[in-house]
Amino acid sequence: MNKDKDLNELRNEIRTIDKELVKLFEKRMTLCRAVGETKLKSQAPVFDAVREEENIRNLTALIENVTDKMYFTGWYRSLMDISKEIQRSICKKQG
Ligand SMILES: O=C(O)C(=O)C[C@]1(C(=O)O)C=C[C@@H](O)C=C1
Repeated sequence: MNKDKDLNELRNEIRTIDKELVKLFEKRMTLCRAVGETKLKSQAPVFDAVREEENIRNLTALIENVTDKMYFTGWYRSLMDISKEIQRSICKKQG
């Protein structure tokens, strides 16, 4: 029974973190939409490879665990892919 309690506690902690992640995800996507609007106005390209690599470099430097670094990179690239998809749909609006 004690084992079950531990599992529940751990899952509750994960759920708390997930709720924070959801809020942060929505905040990030809102900002990415705003960036998309400025790119549309200035006709700047959606994809900025230099910026993406710089982001990955700076952020992974904050992670100590080597395995976490690797998984974070994949996760973060997916996030930036989502941003680009959203921005492309904004930039397509006015063709
Ligand atoms: O910095 C930008 O220009 C963004 O639009 C943000 C962002 C990101 O999601 O971090 C998205 C697309 C770019 O390729 C680079 C970075």
